[in-house]
Amino acid sequence: MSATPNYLNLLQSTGDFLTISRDNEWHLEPSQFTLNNGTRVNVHDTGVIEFQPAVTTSKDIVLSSAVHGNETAPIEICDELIKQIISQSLELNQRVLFIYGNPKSINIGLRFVEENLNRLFNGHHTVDGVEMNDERVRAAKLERYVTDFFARGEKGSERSHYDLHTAIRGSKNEKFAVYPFLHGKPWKKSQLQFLLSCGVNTVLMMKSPATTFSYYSSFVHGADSFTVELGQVKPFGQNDMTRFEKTKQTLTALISQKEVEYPQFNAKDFELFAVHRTINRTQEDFSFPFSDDAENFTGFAKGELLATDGNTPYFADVEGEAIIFPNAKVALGQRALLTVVPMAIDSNFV
Ligand SMILES: O=C(O)CCC(=O)N[C@@H](CCC(=O)O)C(=O)O
Ligand SMILES: [Zn+2]
Repeated sequence: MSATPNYLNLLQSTGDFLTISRDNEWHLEPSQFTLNNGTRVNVHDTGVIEFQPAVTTSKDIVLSSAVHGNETAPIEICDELIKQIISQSLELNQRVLFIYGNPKSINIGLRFVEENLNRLFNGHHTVDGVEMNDERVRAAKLERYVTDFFARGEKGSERSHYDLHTAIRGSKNEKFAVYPFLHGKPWKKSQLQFLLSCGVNTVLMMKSPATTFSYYSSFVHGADSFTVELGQVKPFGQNDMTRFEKTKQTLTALISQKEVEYPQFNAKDFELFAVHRTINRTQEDFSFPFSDDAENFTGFAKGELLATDGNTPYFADVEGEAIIFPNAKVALGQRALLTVVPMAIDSNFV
């Protein structure tokens, strides 16, 4: 039998899994223990901790943050939840897997170390002829932890994954979610109601597969998955946590209640957008005609310049085409800009 890992006393007494993960950037010895209230705690790796309450559960919930290390507000939310669960001030009624995606990138205060983790899921971590690095190894492991977590759930459990981020730029719609491409399956109003309760009334509907964590759990595990953008990137200590209160309360209810009642769906409560197109950076000289403080959801008139990739200019081809996640510094071949157009709630909702 292996010796008790030396972090276990600290974890049990403080619940500070964030510090333990940051102190063990790429690997942490697994361990298990049971809280007095019967909840089983399973540390799978650095940044990966599972809670299994003693009661029968109906939901398997993955809450990830720090897929980008400088997006601190979601990390602080998860840190608070984990501490409350371990101190037993919050009692669970559902299974939860918390993931801090990239502890080393938290420590260096950057989006990633070598490579953007959120471009490596759905198998893209392992590609013939491409050398592995720490982030590729991590993406492969995270897929395995999520797979095992869902596989061990009660038969028929509802699966969900909320991958919590903050955006580099300010946004006209401060909080928004990305609904991964569902390959023709209907979007769920109940999920929109959950998001609204989190303070997120704006949702972007993707129209193609992606290499993101949320697309992976949606596509491979049939989970209700979203990338959720909760505000703008800020360093630790500079987040106004009152802006995340609704999100924290809604997540608390989700994991601690047997069933959560949301208000009745009303299309007027939402702003929905369809992704119009993705513009990739293929050339070194890639630029935008707008400044670094142009906000997400800024609309452009038809014919206006949106981006220039080498010798290729991209012009808005519909009135009001709006920019999301513009980033001229992404690696070659990666998404430098998404554009969206408003979308009505149509019959593809259940
Ligand atoms: O603000 C930005 O430019 C990026 C914020 C962020 O990390 N967004 C995610 C979205 C993932 C998705 O499309 O579902 C990302 O770019 O990875
Ligand atoms: Zn992010």
